[in-house]
Amino acid sequence: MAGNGSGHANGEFSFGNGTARNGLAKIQTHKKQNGICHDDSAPPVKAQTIDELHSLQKKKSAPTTPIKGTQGAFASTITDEERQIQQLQSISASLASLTRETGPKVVKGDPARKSETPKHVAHAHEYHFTPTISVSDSSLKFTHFLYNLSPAELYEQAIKYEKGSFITETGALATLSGAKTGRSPRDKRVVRDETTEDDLWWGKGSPNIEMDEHTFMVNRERAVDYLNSLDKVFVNDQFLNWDPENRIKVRIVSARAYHSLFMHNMCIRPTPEELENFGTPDFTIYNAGQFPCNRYTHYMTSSTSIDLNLARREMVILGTQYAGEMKKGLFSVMHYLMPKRQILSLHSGCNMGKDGDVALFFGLSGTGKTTLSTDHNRLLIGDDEHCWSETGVSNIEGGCYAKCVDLSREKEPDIWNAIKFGTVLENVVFDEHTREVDFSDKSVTENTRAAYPIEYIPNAKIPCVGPHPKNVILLACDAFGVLPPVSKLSLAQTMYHFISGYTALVAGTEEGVKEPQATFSACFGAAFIMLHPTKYAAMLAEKMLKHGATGWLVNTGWSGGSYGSGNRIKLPYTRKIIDAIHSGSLLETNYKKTKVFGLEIPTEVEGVPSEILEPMNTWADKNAYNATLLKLAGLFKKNFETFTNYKIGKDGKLTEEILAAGPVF
Ligand SMILES: Nc1ncnc2c1ncn2[C@@H]1O[C@H](COP(=O)(O)OP(=O)(O)OP(=O)(O)O)[C@@H](O)[C@H]1O
Ligand SMILES: O=C([O-])CC(=O)C(=O)O
Ligand SMILES: [Ca+2]
Ligand SMILES: [Mn+2]
Repeated sequence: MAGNGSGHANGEFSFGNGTARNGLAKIQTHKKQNGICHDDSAPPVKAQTIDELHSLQKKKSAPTTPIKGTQGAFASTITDEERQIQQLQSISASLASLTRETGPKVVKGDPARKSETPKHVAHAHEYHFTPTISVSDSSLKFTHFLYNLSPAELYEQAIKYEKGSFITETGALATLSGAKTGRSPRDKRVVRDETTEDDLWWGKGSPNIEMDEHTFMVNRERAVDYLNSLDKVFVNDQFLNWDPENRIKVRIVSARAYHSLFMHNMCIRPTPEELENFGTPDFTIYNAGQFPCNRYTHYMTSSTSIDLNLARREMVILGTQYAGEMKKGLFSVMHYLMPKRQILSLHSGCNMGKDGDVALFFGLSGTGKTTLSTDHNRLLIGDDEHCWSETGVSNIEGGCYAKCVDLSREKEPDIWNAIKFGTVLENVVFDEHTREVDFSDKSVTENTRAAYPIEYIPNAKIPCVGPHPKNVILLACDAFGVLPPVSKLSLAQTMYHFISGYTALVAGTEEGVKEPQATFSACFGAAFIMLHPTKYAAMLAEKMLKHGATGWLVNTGWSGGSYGSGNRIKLPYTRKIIDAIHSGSLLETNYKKTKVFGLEIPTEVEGVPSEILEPMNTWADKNAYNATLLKLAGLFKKNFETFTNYKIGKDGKLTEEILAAGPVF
C-alpha cells in the first residue's frame, strides 16, 4: 500500500476529490462512495496465516468409491487404511534389493511438500512401510514415492527439478532426453534361461542379445540402489491392451517426472476405481536411465543397458533417458505374451471408417504409421502397437508418439492440435521468450517427438478396439525411389514383404543413424519381436485369409530418383492413395504388373497424377532407374536368404508361394 494509498481496517479504498500533500488525489477511506470504490465486498479469507491460506487452496481428491464395507454383503471389507498399507508394501516389494532381501522404507508423497500439506490430508503422508531387516545405511533412509501423479503435478515436478523442462506456447511440456535421443537396440539384452532358450529367436538377425540371470540381477540391483538413493521416485501403475480379456498390468518406477508423464500418456490410464484394485503388477520397469551400467559387468559393451527378464517379468533401464525405450520395451513383452495366447501383436497403426472398415498400417519407424492412421475422416484406434485376436483388433497403448520434425498445422492438423497441455514434447527447440516451438529446428535431434493421450485426437475410437481388418497396408519409405507409390499384393506377396520389412530408415530414431539407408527389419519391427519372424507371419497369413483382408504396399518414400536427387512423395498424394484403399475404389481400377518385383500397380488413382504411379516415368535417367531397381531387388534377395530354410505355418505350399513372391531377375 505504501506510496499510493493507505489501508483501512475494513479493507476499503477510494479516491476522493481532495488533493493530498504530495499532489496526488487524496484517498478517502469511507465505505461505499457512489460506486467509485473497488467492489471488494466479499468476506475476507478464513485464514490466520499464510500456511493456513495455502492449505485452503487444495482439497482432498474426492474418494471415487465409498469406503468398502459400507456397501453391503458383496463389498470387500478392506478399509482405506488397509489399502494404503497394501500399496506401500507392494511398492516396497518392487523396490526391494534382492540380495538384502528387504524393501526400502517407503513414504507416499513429495518430501518437499510436507509443509504445504493441508491439515486434513496430512495423515495420508504419515503412512509408511518399514521392513524388518536393516543392514546398511541405505536402510535407514526413506524413499518417497509419487504415485500416479496427475499431469499438472508432474509439470510442477518437472519444471522445479528437471533442467530442460519448459512450458511451450501451447501448453505442452518440453523436455530433454539427455545424451540419447533415440533407442539403443545394440544395448538391449534378454535373459536366456531354460524357457527363453527354446521359445525365443536367437542368433543372426534377432534383436535378442543374450545375458544371464546373474548379470540381470547385478543390473537390477544397480538400478534399484540408484532409485532408492534418490529423495523420491515416481511410480505409475497402468494398463496395456484395450482388450479387457488380455489386459496387462504394468508398474513403471522412474526417477524423472518426464518419464512418469510420458508413460501416463502412452499407457492406458486406469480409472480411480481400477487403481484402487490394482494389486500386484504383471510387469515392472525400473528406469534408472540417468545412471550408467557398469561397463565391467559381463555382457555389457557400453554404459547403456536395457535388460529384459521374462521369467521375473521385469525390465531394467540404465544409461539412457530416451523415453521410447520404456514404450518399446513393453511392446517386446507383448510380442512374447500375446502369441502364447494365439493373439498376434503388430507394429502397426490402425484406424476405422464410419462403416466399421478397419485398416492396419505396418511400417518401420518414420514410414507414416502415425501420420496416416491419424486421419480426420476416420476413427483412430491407435498409431503404433496393436493386437489381432479372435475378436478383432485392440490397441496396446493409451497414447500416440508422433514424429515432430517439420510438423505443420496444414498437413497434419490433428497432431498439431494435440500438442497442448499434458503433451510431452521431446527434444524440440523453441523461442526462449515466446516459447513458440520451431519444428524445423533439428539442433537437438532429428527425432523430435510428441507423446499425447489418444483422446487428444478428436476422432479417437474409445475404447480403442475394432473388428477384423479389411485392409493391411505395408508402408515402406523407399530411399531408392524405385518402389511404386502403391501396389496391390497377393497373400504370398504380403507375407514376403511382411517378413522382409523393408524401408529406408529415417535418420534419428535409432542412435547413430544420420542418413537414410536401406534396412530390412522382419515383421516391420525386428527390434521388438521375440519369436522367430515366421511365427508372426504364419499368424498374419492365417488371419488375413480367414477374414478376407487385402494387402497393399505403399511407398511413402522417394519418387523421381533416389534420396538426394528425387523427392519424397507428397503427403497429400499418399493420403489420396490411402483414401482409395479405404473406399474400395482401388479394387475397381485396372492394374499392370511391374518387372522384377512383379507388383500390381493401378493405372489411376483419384487425385494423384497417373504418371507418378509407375516410378520409371518419374526418373529422367531410365538406365539409372533400371540399375537401381536391380540393386534393390538384389538386397531383398540377399536379405531373404536367412528365411528360405523356414516353413511358414503348417502349409508347405504357402512357404513355396512366399519364396516365389519375391523379385525375379
Ligand atoms: N508421403 C508421406 N507419407 C507419410 N509420411 C510422410 C510423407 N512425406 C513425409 N512424411 C513425414 O514422414 C514422417 C512419418 O512419421 P510417423 O510418425 O508417421 O512414423 P511412424 O511410422 O509412426 O514411426 P514410429 O514407429 O517411429 O513412430 C512424418 O514426419 C511425416 O510428416
Ligand atoms: O521406439 C521409438 O523410439 C519410436 C518408434 O515408435 C519406433 O522406433 O518404432
Ligand atoms: Ca509413430
Ligand atoms: Mn513405432
